[in-house]
Amino acid sequence: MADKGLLLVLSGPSGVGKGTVKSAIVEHKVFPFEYSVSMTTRKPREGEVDGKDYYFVSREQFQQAVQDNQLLEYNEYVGNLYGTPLGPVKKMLAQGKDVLLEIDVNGARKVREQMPDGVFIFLTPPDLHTLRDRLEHRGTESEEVIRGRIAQARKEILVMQDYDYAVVNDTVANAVAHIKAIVDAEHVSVKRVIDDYRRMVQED
Ligand SMILES: Nc1ncnc2c1ncn2[C@@H]1O[C@H](COP(=O)(O)OP(=O)(O)OP(=O)(O)O)[C@@H](O)[C@H]1O
Ligand SMILES: Nc1nc2c(ncn2[C@@H]2O[C@H](COP(=O)(O)O)[C@@H](O)[C@H]2O)c(=O)[nH]1
Repeated sequence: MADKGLLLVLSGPSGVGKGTVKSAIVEHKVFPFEYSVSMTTRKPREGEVDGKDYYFVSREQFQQAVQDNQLLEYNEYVGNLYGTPLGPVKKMLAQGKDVLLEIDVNGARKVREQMPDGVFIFLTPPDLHTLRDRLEHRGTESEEVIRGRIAQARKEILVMQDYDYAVVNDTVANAVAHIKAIVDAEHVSVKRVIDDYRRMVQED
């Protein structure tokens, strides 16, 4: 019914499994969405592809994008800058496509201020030990960076109250199923379709 896509914001601490859950949704074609590729000053990890996982840029390029108002939001996270390019998000939503942002909690708060109609989902770990295990197992960060990310996670979990939904990533299958249920429900939520019905009544 509604001609604008849903803005889905998937957030939660580093290592909780946002990327894994997103990939599972894509792989199993759980529901269609466009992924918003972020810009970052972080160096690529092994296997990460520029333009697919991130736009990997220098600090100067990032700051230029900020000055040119090209970012919907941005944030410094444990020593690196991350931001959401605004143009593609606006375009895809206007085309009626659902758009998924996978961003940190500070970024999500800034998006909420500008796009309150978004659907804000907090992915949470079963507990902090599991989170640490997942970060260590991933093996992509030094012990020092992992400590920084866990310290950040302790604060981030407390902002869950600002979200629309909390999903526990105990198993990927459970998390995916809950996110699908949320997206299906949001597609038929009255707040989303009410404008169509208002137009219908006015035109009649
Ligand atoms: N439900 C799960 N059970 C067990 N391991 C998981 C689960 N979800 C994710 N993992 C593992 O946890 C690690 C972190 O996952 P992932 O990289 O997807 O987290 P992330 O939230 O995207 O992290 P970041 O925010 O740092 O990018 C990976 O090694 C992944 O395989
Ligand atoms: N505020 C934003 N946060 C973002 C964005 N893209 C990713 N992220 C978050 O950063 C951390 C670290 O990511 P990593 O890839 O280095 O592990 C994680 O929480 C991401 O969700 C963004 O555009 N804006």
